[in-house]
Amino acid sequence: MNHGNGGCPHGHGAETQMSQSRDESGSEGGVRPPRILAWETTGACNLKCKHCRGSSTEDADQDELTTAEAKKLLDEIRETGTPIIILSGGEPLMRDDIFEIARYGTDLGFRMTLATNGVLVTEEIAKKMKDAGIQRVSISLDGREKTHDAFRMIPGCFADSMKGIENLKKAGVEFQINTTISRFNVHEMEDVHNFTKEIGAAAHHFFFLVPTGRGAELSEFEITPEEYEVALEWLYDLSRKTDLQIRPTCAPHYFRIMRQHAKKEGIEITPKTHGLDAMTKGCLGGISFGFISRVGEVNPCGYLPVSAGNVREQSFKEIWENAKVFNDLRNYAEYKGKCGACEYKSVCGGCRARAYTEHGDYMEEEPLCSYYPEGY
Ligand code: HEM
Ligand SMILES: C[C@H]1O[C@@H](n2cnc3c(N)ncnc32)[C@H](O)[C@@H]1O
Ligand code: MET
Ligand code: SF4
Repeated sequence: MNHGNGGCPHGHGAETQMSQSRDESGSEGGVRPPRILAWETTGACNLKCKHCRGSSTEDADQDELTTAEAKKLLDEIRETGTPIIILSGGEPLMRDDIFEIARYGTDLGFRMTLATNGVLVTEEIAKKMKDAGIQRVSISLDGREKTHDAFRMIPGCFADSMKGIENLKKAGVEFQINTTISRFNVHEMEDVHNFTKEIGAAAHHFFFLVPTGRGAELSEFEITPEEYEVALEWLYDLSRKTDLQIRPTCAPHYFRIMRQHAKKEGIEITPKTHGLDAMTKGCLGGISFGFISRVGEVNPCGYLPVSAGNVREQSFKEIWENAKVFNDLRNYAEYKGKCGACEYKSVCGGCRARAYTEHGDYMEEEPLCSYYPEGY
């Protein structure tokens, strides 16, 4: 069970950081410091995943942030606080300055993490991660071997990622598994979770397919609102019985489902009963999460291509505090449609990226929710 300790079962910094009076559930309006920032360090990647939100390809963009710009970005982020920094991509290990940047962030006091597909994690790379102070690495596994390889389009990549995990373990680097759920693999979730436990991951984060980048061409793989509900119920049950810290990403309605269950069972949601889930809410984009693209554009998340500004033109702090899109997203009172009328809007909020893809307006209702608000 991962509940009852008011924080991470492993006692690590990321989660402890979260429990420091940063209750995001039910809060509204106003600027808060960012808590997690993902930076797309490059668009280059060694895989060709069908769903890739970055449409990553072999080659990097010419215009990606340089080492000096990356360090300046971290300095500016430091002016806002000490969020967890996720070095993402593309494939961050394709950048040859990635450990220099990670070390710079570590020295500034950030909890530096790195998101990789795992294929390039040799013994030497794992050791470099450790030396750069990287505190957790996420490895993506999207199903059993056959499913994973077919989804990621490179035969043998599952086996290579497994070698990568072995190397992380040898070097003593903590890791979590990230799994993207779609119709392609939804039937394998239980297996993937059991497997994640067996290999000793610190957490299992479930991403739900968002139709952005190459993912936009995968509409036939998107699960329906009804299937979504079933998957989230399953995830809720899992969260009540597994030892592993789990987290749904891009599935904000999970937090509605959690509250519906609690109401039915007559229990109150507190950190004691529901751990971290009691402290957070569905969509955190622009509220406590932000995304910086490979060319320095700041977005609410990696799936919502609305620019809040570019760090080449304005400081990160200025953008975080003043951008229209961020201040809009912080104002739940202005959410539209079903989401606007929903009694759960401050704990769910709907996926603003799916709303944008569907309606061209990020304040509109989330299309993949089957719930009808009371009196709607
Ligand atoms: C423990 C606290 C954590 C929480 C609450 C959390 C939550 C989130 C949230 C809200 C998002 C954004 C999804 C969106 O764009 O709407 C996200 C994305 C992501 N998280 Fe986490 N996360 C945590 C830790 C981590 C760690 C430790 C890693 C990696 C080692 C990680 C890897 C990622 C990645 C790779 C993304 C996607 C960024 C991208 O678009 O590439 N997360 N997470
Ligand atoms: C960082 C995590 O984001 C996942 N990821 C990449 N593209 C998408 C998308 N369109 N929708 C949801 N998740 C995605 C990766 O598979 C990785 O696990
Ligand atoms: N390439 C890495 C992964 O697959 C991180 C970014 S995915 C858009 O996990
Ligand atoms: S999802 Fe990650 S591993 Fe797959 S192509 Fe995109 S950047 Fe590469």
